[in-house]
Amino acid sequence: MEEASQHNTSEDCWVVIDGKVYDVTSYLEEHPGGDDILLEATGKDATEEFEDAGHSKTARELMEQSSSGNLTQRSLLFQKWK
Ligand code: HEM
Repeated sequence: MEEASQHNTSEDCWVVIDGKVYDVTSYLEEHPGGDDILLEATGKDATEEFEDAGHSKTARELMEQSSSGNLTQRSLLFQKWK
């Protein structure tokens, strides 16, 4: 969490959801909920905010697809570490 909290800028942004770290840097501009909310969600466990936003199955699938490593999906590039 401490390491993830260092990545809190629009050039380098990680969020932690449900114990997993997502590099959302290249997704900031694409995120329908806006880049600000993702930047504010760095440095803490963002699971509650993620759930409160009522994300769709599609949003969750995008996240899960990222778990196999680096991949581009609708301009979405994530890295995830368990
Ligand atoms: C990191 C993975 C994330 C992905 C892939 C993602 C993806 C999406 C997608 C696809 C939508 C459009 C609606 C939907 O399909 O559910 C959305 C909306 C939204 N997201 Fe995220 N999101 C992520 C993280 C977050 C986080 C951490 C927050 C809050 C801190 C957040 C807040 C919101 C909000 C508030 C909306 C609603 C926007 C609106 O309806 O005006 N998201 N997100």
